[in-house]
Amino acid sequence: MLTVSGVTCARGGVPVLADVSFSVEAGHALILRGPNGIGKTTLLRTLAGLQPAIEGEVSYPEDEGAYASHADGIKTALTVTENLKFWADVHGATLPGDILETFDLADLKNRMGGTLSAGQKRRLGLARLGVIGRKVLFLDEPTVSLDGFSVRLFASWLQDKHLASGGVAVIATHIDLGIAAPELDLTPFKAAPDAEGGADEAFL
Ligand SMILES: Nc1ncnc2c1ncn2[C@@H]1O[C@H](COP(=O)(O)OP(=O)(O)OP(=O)(O)O)[C@@H](O)[C@H]1O
Repeated sequence: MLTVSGVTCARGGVPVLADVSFSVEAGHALILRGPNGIGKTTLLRTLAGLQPAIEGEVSYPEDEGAYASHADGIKTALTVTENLKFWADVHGATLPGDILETFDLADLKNRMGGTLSAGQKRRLGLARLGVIGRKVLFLDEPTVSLDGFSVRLFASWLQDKHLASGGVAVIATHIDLGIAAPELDLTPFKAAPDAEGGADEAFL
């Protein structure tokens, strides 16, 4: 479902990873590994179409990609339920009946997004993925701020709902999510020794 062929991606005009190739079949995940700064975020953004690849090709079904970044993208002045309905409306999706329970948000459903703790915001941000119904997920450190219980909750959703229904996920993470997935170490794809380059805007 996802094919990545010879992709080179850059940050600040400087190539960070070169000639990355892999494919992920429907129902499977791939874990991206590598030290800080190797280019995991840059690669995920490139695969998601948020920035162009310098070289190479990325293919997956049109309009099926979704990127979840370090930022949660929550509307602070909307309640938890209103946030979920907002995302459902934007994507023309129906709110899954069990979405609050799936991400342990039922007790928080009437709380304003801006009053949630960091981990609660993250659970709400991840619940967006359960609402929008996109098949190919690019996830950048999805479990940051989550406690052990919430990590397992998210991993269960990923395995039992998203992957089990034929979805795909490419996940940059430094922790063990407890899901069965091959790992790709990006270290050998490093484009060049750390070079002096230009800067561009910070990623959120
Ligand atoms: N605003 C910027 N302008 C130019 N280069 C940047 C900018 N932000 C990051 N970089 C550089 O781009 C390279 C790739 O960064 P990237 O965030 O993709 O790595 P990462 O593997 O996701 O790191 P981490 O594990 O720390 O999140 C790094 O060398 C980093 O220093």
